[in-house]
Amino acid sequence: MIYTLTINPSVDYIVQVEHFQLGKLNRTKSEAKFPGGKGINVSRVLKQLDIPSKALGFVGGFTGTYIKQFLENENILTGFIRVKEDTRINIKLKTGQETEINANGPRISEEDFTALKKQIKNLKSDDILVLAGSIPGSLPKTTYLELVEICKENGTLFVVDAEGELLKKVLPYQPFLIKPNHHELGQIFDTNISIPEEVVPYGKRLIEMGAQNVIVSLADKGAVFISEDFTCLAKVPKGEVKNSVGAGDSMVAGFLAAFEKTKNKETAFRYSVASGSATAFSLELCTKEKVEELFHQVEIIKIL
Ligand SMILES: Nc1ncnc2c1ncn2[C@@H]1O[C@H](COP(=O)(O)OP(=O)(O)O)[C@@H](O)[C@H]1O
Ligand SMILES: O=P(O)(O)OC[C@H]1O[C@](O)(COP(=O)(O)O)[C@@H](O)[C@@H]1O
Repeated sequence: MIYTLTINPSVDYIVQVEHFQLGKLNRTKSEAKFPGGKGINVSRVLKQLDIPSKALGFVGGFTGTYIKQFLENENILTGFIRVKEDTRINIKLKTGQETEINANGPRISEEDFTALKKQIKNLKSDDILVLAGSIPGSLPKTTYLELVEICKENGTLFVVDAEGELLKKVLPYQPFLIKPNHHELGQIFDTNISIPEEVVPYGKRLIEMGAQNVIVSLADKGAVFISEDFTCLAKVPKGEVKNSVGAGDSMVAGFLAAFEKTKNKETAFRYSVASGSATAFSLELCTKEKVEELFHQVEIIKIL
């Protein structure tokens, strides 16, 4: 079974404003809300791709109840731990360009974290855990490290999609997959990365540091896959971007879904890119139909 862990879920509030003016009263052209947070998006896309998963994490208040009910209505298993404060609301402002404001999130007590560690201890060697997204300020930067140590003891494969220190610290524990975007990769190595070719040497360093498979996404500029076996670049399909929130999470879900079915990394990478673009070209997260329509439009260039 695939378990997704969203330590800091969100309700994503997506507002479209035409002619936005900072410091003035603006009225929305459209608005929508969805359950969000990286692991939750991974579970929702896996469901679209016919792969069951169970969503874990902390939820609180009316926003937490909304997320739990939304997932259960989509027939996604959940094992959330309830916390006292409200789950955060993240604002996604569409004004011709996309501006995001991601909130800090509720306080997680030591007792809550102990309950989570107990859940992770129960995972088996044929399970996969996806640790995705930020952690609230009340938890230390070693939070993911503590959890992957448990995975290592149990022989549970794990995937990490997180920024900076959270990601760096887990590399020695050999994550099965990591998926930074090019900005996050640049932050890790204190450099600027803007084209796929520049990704390759840094991606290889992540493999040396312990990752088994690395996908680096560069939005419309493509994506790069690096593993010990081979490295390749993907050109993404062309289309109209409607809402790219969750595109990165869709890549993680797409890779896991296709790898589970085919055990072929190149196919899984191609499916991953198709899933990311299918979400970017949709108002909501991708559907299987859209992913399979785009799959053949993803061009893969092997470079090693
Ligand atoms: N403008 C776009 N055109 C086509 N595909 C896109 C576009 N923006 C995002 N995608 C797809 O979504 C994936 C993830 O996007 P990216 O913005 O790099 O990730 P993240 O959401 O993690 O920051 C890309 O690899 C690509 O497949
Ligand atoms: O945990 P973080 O890093 O604040 O990110 C949370 C946000 O990321 C998302 O999961 C979207 O992620 P991606 O666009 O990177 O796929 C949103 O649903 C959510 O608001």
